Amino acid sequence: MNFFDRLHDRIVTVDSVVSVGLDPDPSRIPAHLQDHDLPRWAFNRRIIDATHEHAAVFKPNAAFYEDPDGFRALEETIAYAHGKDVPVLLDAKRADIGNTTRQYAELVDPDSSGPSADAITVNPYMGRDSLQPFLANEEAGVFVLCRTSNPGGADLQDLELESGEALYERVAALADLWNENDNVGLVVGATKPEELEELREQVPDLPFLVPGVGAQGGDAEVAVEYGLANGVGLVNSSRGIIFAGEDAGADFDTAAGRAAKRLKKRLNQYRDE
Ligand SMILES: O=C(O)c1cc(=O)[nH]c(=O)n1[C@@H]1O[C@H](COP(=O)(O)O)[C@@H](O)[C@H]1O
Repeated sequence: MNFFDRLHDRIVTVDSVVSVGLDPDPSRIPAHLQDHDLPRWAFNRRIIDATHEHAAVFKPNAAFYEDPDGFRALEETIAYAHGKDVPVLLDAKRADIGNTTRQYAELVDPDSSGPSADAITVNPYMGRDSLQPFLANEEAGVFVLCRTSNPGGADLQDLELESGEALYERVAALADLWNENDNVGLVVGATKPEELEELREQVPDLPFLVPGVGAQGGDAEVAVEYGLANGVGLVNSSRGIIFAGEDAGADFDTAAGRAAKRLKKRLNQYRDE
């Protein structure tokens, strides 16, 4: 089953478009978990237990797992999320020349020997061939970075092309063309409300992953209003959920569960409008 059909079903089941970002910064993991064999996994497990009823997806960011223990923590995390029936969107922002990107594409190949996510974020900078193995995988979702939430996103993404369109608009147009298998979405930051509105009009059928609410102060209302295509899309918060209980010691997960529920309710107000 296609990723966006699975995501649609998950959104309906939990009545939520919340993406819970699993970015377990080792320096912020509670002290009582630090002597665990794999502290990041112990942390994620508690977060998953506390938030899964509110999660449309879990979104681990690869940056927090790229070392031997991290890789094991990621494998455990993905398997555990799947055990709770929650799809996993691996935020890896990958792409490279064909020979290399074929290896990256194993990250969303269920037959690979390593961890396998349901969807992935990719970087369009190297063009179509760098994304081909992801695009050809009919089952996995491919979220193309389009207009990112960070201030420096303007450096390249806002550049005006000879045609008069901005580079990020060209990326959106290309992503729409690349969507032959109905598996492509865009990443558009919640800190970019005007671009969100304009992109929704430009590519009405592409679901967006909208990061940047919570710690980055993005706009939750526009994230929902323009992030969803036919009801399908994701609004991500990472630190705002997983570290909500940073001062609560052993009870950190209760606060995380509450934060996920609060975000779900807030987003649902706008979904219902
Ligand atoms: O691709 C992403 O998810 C992403 C794109 C973007 O434009 N901005 C952005 O913040 N992200 C990711 O979304 C998460 C945001 O984390 P918080 O700011 O803690 O909610 C991080 O994992 C970022 O890497």
